Amino acid sequence: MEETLEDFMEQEETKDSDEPSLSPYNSPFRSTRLHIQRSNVCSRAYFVVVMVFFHVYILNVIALLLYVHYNNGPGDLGSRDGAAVASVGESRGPLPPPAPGPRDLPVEDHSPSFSLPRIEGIRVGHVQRVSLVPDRTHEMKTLSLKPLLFEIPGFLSEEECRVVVQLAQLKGLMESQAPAPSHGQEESNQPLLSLSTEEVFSLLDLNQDGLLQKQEIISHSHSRDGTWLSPHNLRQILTGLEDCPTGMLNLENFRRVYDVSQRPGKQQNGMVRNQFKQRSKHTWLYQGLGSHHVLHALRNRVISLTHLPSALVELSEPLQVIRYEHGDFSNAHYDSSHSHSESTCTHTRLAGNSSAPGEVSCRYLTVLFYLTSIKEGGETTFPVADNRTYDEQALVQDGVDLTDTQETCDRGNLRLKPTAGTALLWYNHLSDGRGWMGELDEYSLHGDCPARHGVKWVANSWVNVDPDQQVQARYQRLVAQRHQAKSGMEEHYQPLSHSDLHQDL
Ligand SMILES: O=C(O)CCC(=O)C(=O)O
Ligand SMILES: [Fe+2]
Repeated sequence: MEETLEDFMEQEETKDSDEPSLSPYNSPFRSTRLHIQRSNVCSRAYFVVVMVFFHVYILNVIALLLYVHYNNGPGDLGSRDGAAVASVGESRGPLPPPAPGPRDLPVEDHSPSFSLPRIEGIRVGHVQRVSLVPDRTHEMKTLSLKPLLFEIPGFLSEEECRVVVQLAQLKGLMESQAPAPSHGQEESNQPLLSLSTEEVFSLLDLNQDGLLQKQEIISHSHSRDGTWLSPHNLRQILTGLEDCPTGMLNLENFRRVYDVSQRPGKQQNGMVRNQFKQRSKHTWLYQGLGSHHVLHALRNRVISLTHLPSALVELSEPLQVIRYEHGDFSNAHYDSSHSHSESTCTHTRLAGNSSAPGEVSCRYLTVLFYLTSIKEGGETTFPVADNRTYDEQALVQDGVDLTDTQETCDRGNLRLKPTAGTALLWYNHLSDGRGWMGELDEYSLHGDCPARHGVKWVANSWVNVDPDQQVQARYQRLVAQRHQAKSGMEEHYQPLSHSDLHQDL
């Protein structure tokens, strides 16, 4: 039977009245005593309630801490003394199973709410500590915010640099893009494709209004895909356009100007201008299962550094290794492309719009490894890094073309000297504001200055992302299906060759 508080109080009062009073002031104190008794009972109940609340509170705090811990995942950047620390270790064996948490984008699951991780730059000069390999941390310094660019010294050991260079040599290197004439050799000054002047005019005339505006000419010049228009051609055409009273070129004017731009231009020092945008040799190294452990380890390190889902990094292009001999260079360019509805990304074209006429590189970020140090020249230049505004026209005004690294390397805003083992990481795209890849970051324009003393070796690790999240998801599903079909068919597991998916590489 349950005893109510009132019953209890009544009993207490009865007990009190039976007891002889010890005090002469019995009656005046009676009510006070009763009050004390009531208050004792209340205190006990109050204590129980407080304790219950206290425990619930403690449990809530513990639950909250566990939630925060597991949601950040062991590899996420966490703050320590103002420094962010990534703690995913490196494995030399096969890829460890991906850790659970939102970092991972399982091949089957592509919820539209998934966000692409992006490292915070904080401010130029800010240093964060990152854990990429067991037993040591690396420092990652913010070099610019536009583009978001970081430097990580010692990303590779000397031995690792040597191994990558040797693997590239064993594989064999090919000319990059177009064979460039060596110094002193007569340059052909022909576009890579043999196009008539009318065809060039039509290609440049983006809005097809029969007139060339300055903007139309400039917008053709800075993409790797449009390598046929050299800085020299560009400057000549722009000079012709500026001389034209209307500030525009019709086909007739253009014919005259283009003819002039096609003639070999002699520089003041008597050296012929090199119209090619790039001169170097390169090769591709597969980094998946079965590849050399150093290549495999490097890819895992990129996953740790970028916090991107391993599936995304694993399905990206292989490592590109480039060798620059004396005088080799690459003009300023973007590693990725503006997204257009008419073009599909090269890496997802299996899953993309097959009727799209164009195909472009879609590279969310670049991790560039310096494999050798170079005494003179060979710097990577970001001509407009952290400019207050980006003005394409300013790049080619007053006879100065900042995209022409052979001529104007020393004028760029940011120049980085190759040091063996150092890695640079930059984002080629902005965020779309919803956690996915947005517009091309025009400040990511970069090139490399001619190597002056010594041979320069670098490697590019590009992470491919389709600006259309659904297409990226479809692509990854498709790859997973092919992969399953393949492993079902074969007795022994054969890793899906990257060239199955990237026939152009
Ligand atoms: O070699 C460098 O410094 C830059 C290389 C580069 O930008 C590229 O290969 O896309
Ligand atoms: Fe590049």
